[in-house]
Amino acid sequence: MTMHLDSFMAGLIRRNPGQPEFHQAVCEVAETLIPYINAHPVYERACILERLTEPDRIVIFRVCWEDDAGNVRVNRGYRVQFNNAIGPYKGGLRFDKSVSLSILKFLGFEQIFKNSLTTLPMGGAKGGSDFNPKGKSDREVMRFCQAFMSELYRHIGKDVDVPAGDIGVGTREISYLFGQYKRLRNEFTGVLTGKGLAFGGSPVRTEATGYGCVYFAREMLARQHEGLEGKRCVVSGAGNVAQYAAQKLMQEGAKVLTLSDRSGYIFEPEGLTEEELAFIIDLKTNRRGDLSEVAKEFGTDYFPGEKPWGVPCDMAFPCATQNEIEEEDARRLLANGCRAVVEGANMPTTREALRHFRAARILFAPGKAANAGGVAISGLEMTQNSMRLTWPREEVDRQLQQIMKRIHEQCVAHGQEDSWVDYVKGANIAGFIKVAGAMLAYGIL
Ligand SMILES: NC(=O)C1=CN([C@@H]2O[C@H](COP(=O)(O)OP(=O)(O)OC[C@H]3O[C@@H](n4cnc5c(N)ncnc54)[C@H](O)[C@@H]3O)[C@@H](O)[C@H]2O)C=CC1
Ligand SMILES: O=C(O)CCC(=O)C(=O)O
Repeated sequence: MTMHLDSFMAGLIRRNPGQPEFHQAVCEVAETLIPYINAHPVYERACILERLTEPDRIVIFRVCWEDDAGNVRVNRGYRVQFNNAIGPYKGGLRFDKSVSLSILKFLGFEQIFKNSLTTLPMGGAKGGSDFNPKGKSDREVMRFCQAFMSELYRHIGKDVDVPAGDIGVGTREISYLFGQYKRLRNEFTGVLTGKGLAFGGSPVRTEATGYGCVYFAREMLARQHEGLEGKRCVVSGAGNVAQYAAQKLMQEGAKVLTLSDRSGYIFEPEGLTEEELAFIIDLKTNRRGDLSEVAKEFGTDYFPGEKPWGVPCDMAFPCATQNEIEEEDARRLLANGCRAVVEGANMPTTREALRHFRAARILFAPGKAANAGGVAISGLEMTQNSMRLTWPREEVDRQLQQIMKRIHEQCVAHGQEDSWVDYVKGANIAGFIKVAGAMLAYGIL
């Protein structure tokens, strides 16, 4: 029997009402996978795509904690364990007021393909809470993290499910979470990644997602006999991914024209300086302020309430959040000469915007390939924890570059279309083959 996108999506939407982000992520994958599945009926006979779009399980729980004023606060916690066909569940935790089941299911679903692309043995998962760390004291964040882990610890383990950070969850939060797990289980194991270097963290994990994006961009450009030197880059976000994408771009001789946050964007026509970037990293990681402070400190142009996509550039690196590049933004980027979009964030491009980029046949790197460097180094953190040793920074960075090169090769192998590479199709098919092969081998589960 032949699979059809419309009827497949109609069934998925019927079974998962009110989950637009999840529908969007599945549709993007199904669009490119269904022709492949129709050419390989073994997958269709075993209902692999239907099974892949149904999470193994979802845990939803109450998180009750006390704020500094002594008020009782209640949030909702989640862990979506999507698929463990090729390894323990693996994926970040997001703490943000916008967190919903739809968002975590889209992220968990994408994580299956991303983790497969890394070539490391990791299944796909995601979790988090509608807790918003912004404006909370360290002690409040600590109490929230301890309460969150007091339930989550039952469902995770070093060989079961290994969470990490994502939006709103950095080294501070991972440390509180790890401390509480260690206390509850009375064991010191690699149950979380992104840990501090003093207690089992890996060198380069902090930088890995941003650096990996730039390594991927370098591979794409190299196929066209080009380099990053002198490229004008518009970067969105100012958090973990954006900071280290910007740092590596600058090291490679590119100009980082912008960074952004929820308050607006900063614009530096000749490219951010190292001094500005160091200020931003400290501002965002330690002082947790917004980008208007960069304007005050350095006189940098600052556009409150706006996104950076109207700034003329050669390359765009969306590194903030989902659906931040909308149709009109895509039109402006293309009209202004942008020739490559490299997704540091997960699904930052809406379906309409993506259609424009693909029609224009520019270089377009989907997040599940371009931002896989973070989870790849998480995978290597798990390896180091199992071996009870820590590799030197140079060794981890060398492996990161190699992994990004291999991901790029897989995308080209499955996405080459005459003279253009469809990286979306390439990433989806390459990620699928390994997971689907394992699922077939296990029989009907
Ligand atoms: N941290 C990691 O290792 C990985 C993160 N990602 C993805 O990268 C993106 C950024 O994550 P991180 O840098 O880790 O988070 P973060 O919390 O360190 O930074 C997020 C940044 O995005 C901005 N932002 C968030 N929501 C926004 C909105 N609605 N409008 C405008 N700006 C917004 C914030 O102001 C902040 O600058 C997310 O999509 C995440 O899923 C993907 C792979 C790995
Ligand atoms: O490092 C990890 O386990 C997960 C990183 C992540 O959340 C992602 O790749 O989106």
